[in-house]
Amino acid sequence: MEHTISEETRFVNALLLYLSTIIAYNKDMETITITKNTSPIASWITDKINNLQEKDKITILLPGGRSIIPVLKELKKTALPWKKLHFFLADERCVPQDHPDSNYKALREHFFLSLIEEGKIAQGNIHPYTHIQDTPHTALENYIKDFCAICDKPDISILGAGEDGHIASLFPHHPSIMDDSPYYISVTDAPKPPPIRISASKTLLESSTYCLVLFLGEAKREALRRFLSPDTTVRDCPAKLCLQTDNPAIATDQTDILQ
Ligand SMILES: O=C(O)[C@H](O)[C@@H](O)[C@H](O)[C@H](O)COP(=O)(O)O
Repeated sequence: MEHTISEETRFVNALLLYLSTIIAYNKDMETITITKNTSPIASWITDKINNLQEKDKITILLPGGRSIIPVLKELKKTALPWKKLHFFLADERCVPQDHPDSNYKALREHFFLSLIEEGKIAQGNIHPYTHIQDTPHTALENYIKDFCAICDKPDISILGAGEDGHIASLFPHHPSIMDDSPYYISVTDAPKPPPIRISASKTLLESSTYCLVLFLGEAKREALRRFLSPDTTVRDCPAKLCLQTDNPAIATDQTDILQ
């Protein structure tokens, strides 16, 4: 009898997982295809910000990594309601803000610094994570407080997919992608160095009004294949959590895979 119940349970679980994958996969997803430069991505971000004009504050999560940099270089030339925008990090490596590994350092050099210098945005609209070596838990709590003082969910999350399909610091089949904390989480054994990081949680990213994942460059082909496959789950390919949001989108230059 016990055997029959567990068989049934397994069957129902498998069916639910399959249905949720199909539902998520069939949700309308915008696809931005890149042929020459990343300006279509900057235009997508501009459109979404314009859709949210009614709001007093618009919260944008930015990723670390190289793919986002040319996009932000385009975006900073655009006329936007800059003073309403609040930027948080989708994830950060637990290093000082001027360390070469810091995601904030790269974003500051290529994006924030010139916006501040031109008077478009105040430093208070930029929300870097401050790592505290001796009390990392307090540092994480401070960042969650900082986020909650501005909003309860991201308006726009922009994420860069890694070669393995990770986004932010949520990695395939890793405790980080199973953690359903509401805001940010700490990651102490990330498979991608450096191992100690903080990350927006799966739950927080899934609550985004708009969510865009970048798959740029040949190195992201396998990740894009995994993302598009109806047979993979969010645990296999964390980038797929984008499909659980109200308005999912991807951008890629690997257009042949889409056919
Ligand atoms: O801190 C990190 O490592 C990142 O936030 C990570 O999630 C990154 O965004 C992707 O790995 C894409 O990186 P690239 O754009 O450099 O490929």
